[in-house]
Amino acid sequence: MTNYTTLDNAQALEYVKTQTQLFSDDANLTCYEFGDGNLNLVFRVADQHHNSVILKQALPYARCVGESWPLTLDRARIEASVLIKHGTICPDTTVKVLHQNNELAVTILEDLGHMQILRSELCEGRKFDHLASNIANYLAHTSFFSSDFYLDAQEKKALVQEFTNPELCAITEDLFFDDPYRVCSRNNFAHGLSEQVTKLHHNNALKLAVAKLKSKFLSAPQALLHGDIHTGSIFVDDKHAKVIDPEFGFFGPIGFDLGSFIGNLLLNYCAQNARAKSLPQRRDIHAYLLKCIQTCTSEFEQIWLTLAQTHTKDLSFQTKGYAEYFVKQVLRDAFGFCGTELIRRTIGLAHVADIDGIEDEHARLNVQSQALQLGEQLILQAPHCKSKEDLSQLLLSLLL
Ligand SMILES: Nc1ncnc2c1ncn2[C@@H]1O[C@H](COP(=O)(O)OP(=O)(O)O)[C@@H](O)[C@H]1O
Ligand SMILES: CSC[C@H]1O[C@H](OP(=O)(O)O)[C@H](O)[C@@H]1O
Repeated sequence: MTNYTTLDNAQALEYVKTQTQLFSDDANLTCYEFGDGNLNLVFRVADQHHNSVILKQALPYARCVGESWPLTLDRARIEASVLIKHGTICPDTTVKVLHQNNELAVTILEDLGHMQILRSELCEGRKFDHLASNIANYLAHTSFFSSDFYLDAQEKKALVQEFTNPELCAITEDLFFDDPYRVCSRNNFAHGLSEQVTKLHHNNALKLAVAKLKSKFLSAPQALLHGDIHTGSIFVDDKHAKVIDPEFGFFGPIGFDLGSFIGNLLLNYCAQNARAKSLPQRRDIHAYLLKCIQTCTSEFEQIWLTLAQTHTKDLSFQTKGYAEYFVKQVLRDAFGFCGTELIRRTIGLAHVADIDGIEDEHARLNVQSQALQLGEQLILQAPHCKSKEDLSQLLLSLLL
């Protein structure tokens, strides 16, 4: 931690002014901090002409908990490096890195302030036709081109080392796979859910399925993941989607990212039971979210198989049928991981605004209860699905 110091507004401004050439010398800069995430500081630095950049700085602890939860500054290096790697593969879907300083855990990013955070938009019932395709394309390309299908084995192993992210992975291991399934002080749920949560703690079949997912998360370095792709890590406008915040990035199971994304669409789906202003509006947004999940899943599969057919370098993986076998397992994993996201966002430490923002307590409890049941059934049943059609049928049957 040699030269590290936490920046305030004035220091962030000074840093941009003196350490970068992002603005002209006569620029009249202003700066304010406006981060609302769980972990880091986020500053906006702007000049008198409304040109602006984002300076993100990691704190030596988790912002949402405080200094009692120390956290590695190396996450800033990981985040910037994942953005750069994914940005070379999918420049249109990844926020641009303008400057990186690992010692200060500072990254300067293009300002996406002209776009909106997807979670808030979905909460308002807004829909984006391009979303599912954009994200499917991003997830398929970034995972294929960082996988053993494409990379030489030596090159891949060097990357696995570069992107080793043990502290942030430990958070996911705890929050996704351990805490929700036992009594734990980090868990956070209303008294009204206690009976359901106690049943969940005693459901051995569920815990067994979760153990299998955890094992996959721990020991399947299939591709360089975003690691935390939820609807709060995606900016959208009418035409584009841009991904931010991959500080949990590491080489892990490909289905984890797809599952996290789908899981957040489903959290919104459950929340709409209380949020939508009328029955037709609820039906409309439900239909949209389901379509998004189906499109994202099928386009992900289709793009992956096309890339595998045209770009697989590994001789053994070129064998007829292997790519199909591999992707089927990725989709099964995705729906299982999706179930763990639903459960951990409902009773674990970190919730989502889609559900926590529901004012009526009774309505909120019903939504939470639905999210828990949906998560449980996806975890239990996804491993038995043989195709994406089976997974889609499973989801439909659970949402009826
Ligand atoms: N490139 C960006 N452009 C505009 N706003 C951003 C950008 N990156 C982050 N933000 C804002 O800062 C908030 C927190 O950023 P995020 O990367 O999610 O932080 P954390 O790592 O703490 O979760 C986002 O919800 C968004 O409002
Ligand atoms: C103590 S970290 C909790 C939670 O926060 C992260 O989300 P974000 O940084 O995007 O707000 C991640 O999902 C972690 O699981």
